[in-house]
Amino acid sequence: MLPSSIRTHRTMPESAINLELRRQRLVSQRSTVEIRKRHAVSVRRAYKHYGTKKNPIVILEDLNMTVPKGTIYGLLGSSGCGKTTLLSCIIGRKRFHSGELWVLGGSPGTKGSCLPGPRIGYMPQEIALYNEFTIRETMKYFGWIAKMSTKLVEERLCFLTNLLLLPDMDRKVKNLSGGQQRRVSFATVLLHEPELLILDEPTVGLDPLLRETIWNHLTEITRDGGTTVILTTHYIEETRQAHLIGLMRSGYIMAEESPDSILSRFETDTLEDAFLKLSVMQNMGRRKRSIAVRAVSSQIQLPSGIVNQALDIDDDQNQEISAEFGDGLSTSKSGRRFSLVAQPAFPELPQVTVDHKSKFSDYLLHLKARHMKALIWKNFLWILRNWPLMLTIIALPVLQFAIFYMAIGHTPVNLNIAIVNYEMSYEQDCEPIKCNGSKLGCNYLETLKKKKVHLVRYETENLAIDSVKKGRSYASIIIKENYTTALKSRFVKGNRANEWDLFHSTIDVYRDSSVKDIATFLQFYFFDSFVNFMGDYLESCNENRNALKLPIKWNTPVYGTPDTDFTEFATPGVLVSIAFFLAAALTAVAMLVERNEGILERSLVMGVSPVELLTAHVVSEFVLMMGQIIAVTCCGLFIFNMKMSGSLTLFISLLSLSGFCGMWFGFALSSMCPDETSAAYVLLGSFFPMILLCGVIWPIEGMAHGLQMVALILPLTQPVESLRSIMQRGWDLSRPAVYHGCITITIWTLLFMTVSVVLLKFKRA
Ligand SMILES: Nc1ncnc2c1ncn2[C@@H]1O[C@H](COP(=O)(O)OP(=O)(O)OP(=O)(O)O)[C@@H](O)[C@H]1O
Repeated sequence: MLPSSIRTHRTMPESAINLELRRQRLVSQRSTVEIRKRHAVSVRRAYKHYGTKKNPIVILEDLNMTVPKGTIYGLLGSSGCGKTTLLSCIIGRKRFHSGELWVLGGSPGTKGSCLPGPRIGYMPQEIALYNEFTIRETMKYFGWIAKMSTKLVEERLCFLTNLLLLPDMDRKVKNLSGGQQRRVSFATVLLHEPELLILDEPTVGLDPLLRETIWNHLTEITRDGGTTVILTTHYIEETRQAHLIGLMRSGYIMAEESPDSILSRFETDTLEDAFLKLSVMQNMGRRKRSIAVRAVSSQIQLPSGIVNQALDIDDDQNQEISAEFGDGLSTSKSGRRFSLVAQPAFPELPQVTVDHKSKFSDYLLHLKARHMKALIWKNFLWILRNWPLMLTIIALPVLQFAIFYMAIGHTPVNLNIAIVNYEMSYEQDCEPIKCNGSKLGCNYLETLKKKKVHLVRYETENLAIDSVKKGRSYASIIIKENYTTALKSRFVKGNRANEWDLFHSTIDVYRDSSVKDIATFLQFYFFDSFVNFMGDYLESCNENRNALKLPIKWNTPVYGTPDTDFTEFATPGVLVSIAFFLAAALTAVAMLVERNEGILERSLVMGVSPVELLTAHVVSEFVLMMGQIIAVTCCGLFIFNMKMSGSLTLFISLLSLSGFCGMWFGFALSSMCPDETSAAYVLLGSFFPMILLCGVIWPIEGMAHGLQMVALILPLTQPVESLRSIMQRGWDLSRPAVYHGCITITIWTLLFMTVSVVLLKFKRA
C-alpha cells in the first residue's frame, strides 16, 4: 500500500509518484541521524555556490561524505574542484546553502557542538602564522588558546621538533624557508592533540622523507581510533596510506572507499589511473564528453563489471550511507554504486532539526580568560616586534599635526605689491611724518611696509597694473601727484571737500582677487596701514589720533583673542579627524591582514570568538591610540603653544572617544570589506566628505540648511564643536555644546560596534 502522502496524489503521473516515493525514503530518519552523529564527519546532500543567487557558481552539489572516527581520509580532486571550500564548511567557517553536516556528533556553530573549539585542529593551505613570532611564541599562542599550560606546550614542542625536524625554536617564522614554515604550521595543529585534524595540503613542498614521517605519525595517532584526519593533497599516491579516499570531481564525491578497494575495482596499479578512469566514466555518464575526453577515454580500459549506466546497484550493499544519498547518489560505503548521471534539480529535502542555536547574548558575553590572555599577549608581542612601525604610527599624528600647525592659518608675508608714487621721485628719501610734511604718500607706503609686504616700485600706473596682470604682484597702489595737498584739504574741509580734493587724495588700488584669502589680507593691510598712518599724522599735528578711527569699540573678546587665526579655528577639527581616521585605518588594516593571511581562521576554528578577538584588538589598539593622543597633545601644548582654556582631561577624553569611535569604524570596515584595498577606498572616500561636512575647515553655519542637518548627525561634527568649546571657551561637561559631542560620538561608536559584531558573527560565505 502506498504511503498516505502518495495516495492523495493519485492523479500524478507515474514518474512523479516514483520520485515522490523515493524522496519519502530519503527523508532523514532519527535513527540515521544518530548513526551520522557517530561519525567524525558526515556530510549529506551538501550544496554550495559562490556568486549571487541569480548567477551562482556551483561548487558543491549533492555531496555526501562520511568520515568514520579513527580514520585517515584523503580528499582528492583536481585543483579548483572545491576541496578547500568543503573543508571550510566542515570547520564552520563557511556554510552550505543546503544539506546536513555533522562534525564530532554536533552541528558546527550550534550550542553544545565542539565547533569551533580545540577538539579540532585546522591547517589551512596558506602558512597562516605570525611572521614576527618565533616558533616557540607561535606554539605558546595556539597552546594557550587550546587551554594548555606553558609547560605542556614546551613538552609538546620538544616532541614535535624531533618529529618534524623543526628548526631552532627561537627562530622567527619569517626567517624560515617555505618548507620549514609549513612544518611549523603543521606542528601548530598537532600541538594540542585534537580529535579531528583537518589538513589542507599539509605535505606540499616537503621532501619525501618528511612526508613519510608525517604519514607515519598520522597513522600512529589514528591507530587507537581517538584521532581522525581529513587531508587534501595533490600527491595522490601518498594517500595509499589513508584508510579512506574520497575522489572529488565537479562538486561531489565520486567514490569514497579504501585505496586497495579502488585499485582492485578499477584494476589499476596506481590511484592516479583509478582517478582518471573514474573521471572519464563520469564524463561518459554525463554525456558531455568533449572531443579531448573522448580521445582519452577510448584509450582507457574500463574495469570489468562496470558499465556506463546509473551504475551497478547492488541491494545487498545498501548500507546506511548509500540509503540516504538521495538522487545525487555518489557512492556507497563499499563503493559499489555511484551514479554518473547528471541529476535534475529537486526541491530541498527536509532538514534535520539540529541542537538549538546559541543566543546572540551568549555570544556577546562569551569572553574566556585564557583566550583573552593569549590574544592580548599576541597583540602586544606583535606591537613590540614591529616597534619601528609602531613608533611611526605614534609619530605619524604628531607629524601631521605639526605640518598642519606650521602650514595652515598663518598670515601671508612677502606678498609683492606694485607701487607708483607720482608725488616724488624714487631718488628722494622719505622724510619722517610731520604736520607740515609735503610728501605724505611715501609715509603711507612706509607704514604699509611694516605689514611685511614686498613693495616693488614702478614708474607708471600702466606698468604697475601690468605687473598684476602678469601675476608678478597681488596688487598695485597708485599715489597721485597732488596727494598730500588734496589729503590735507579734504581733511580741513571735511564734508565740503571738492571733487579735485576727493580725486587726488584717493589712493587707487588694482587687486588680483582670484586668491580670495590673499585679497582679503591685502585689503586689511591697506586699511589698517592707512588708519595707523593717519593716526601718526594727526599726532604730529597735536590732534587726537583716535579721531579717525571707526566709532566701534572692540572690547577684549569674551572667548578667544583679538588675533585669533584660522589655525585656532581648525585645530579641534584636525585633532578629531586625525584621532578618528588613524585609528580607523590602523584597526581595519590590522584586522584585514590577520584575516586574509588565514591566521584569524586558525584562531576562530580553535574556539576564539569574534568578540574576544575584537576585545583584544580594542585593548591593544587603545593603548597605541592613547600613545598617539598624548604625543599630539604634548606636541601641541609644548611646541606650538596650542591654546587650551578648558580641562586637559576632558580634552584628552573627548579625543580618545573620537579615536575609539574610529577604531570601531575600522572594525566595521574590516568586516564589510574583502581586503585592504577596498577598505582603503572606503576610508579615502569617507575622509574628504567628513572633513568638508564636519565643520573642520569651515563653520557649518555657512552651509545650506538641509546640508547643516546632515552635517549635524555625522560622527565628527559635534565632537569637533565640543573640542573647540573646551579648548577655546574653557567650557566643561555641563555645557550642551560639550556633552552633545560626547553623546554623538558614543552613539556612533555603539552603531559601528553593533555592525562589526553582527557582521563578524553572521558573515560567513
Ligand atoms: N570566495 C570565493 N568566491 C568565488 N569563487 C571562489 C571563492 N573561493 C573559491 N572560489 C572558487 O571555487 C572553486 C573551488 O575552490 P577551492 O579553493 O575550494 O578549490 P580546491 O579544490 O581547494 O583547489 P586547490 O586544490 O587548487 O586548492 C574555484 O574555482 C575557486 O576559484
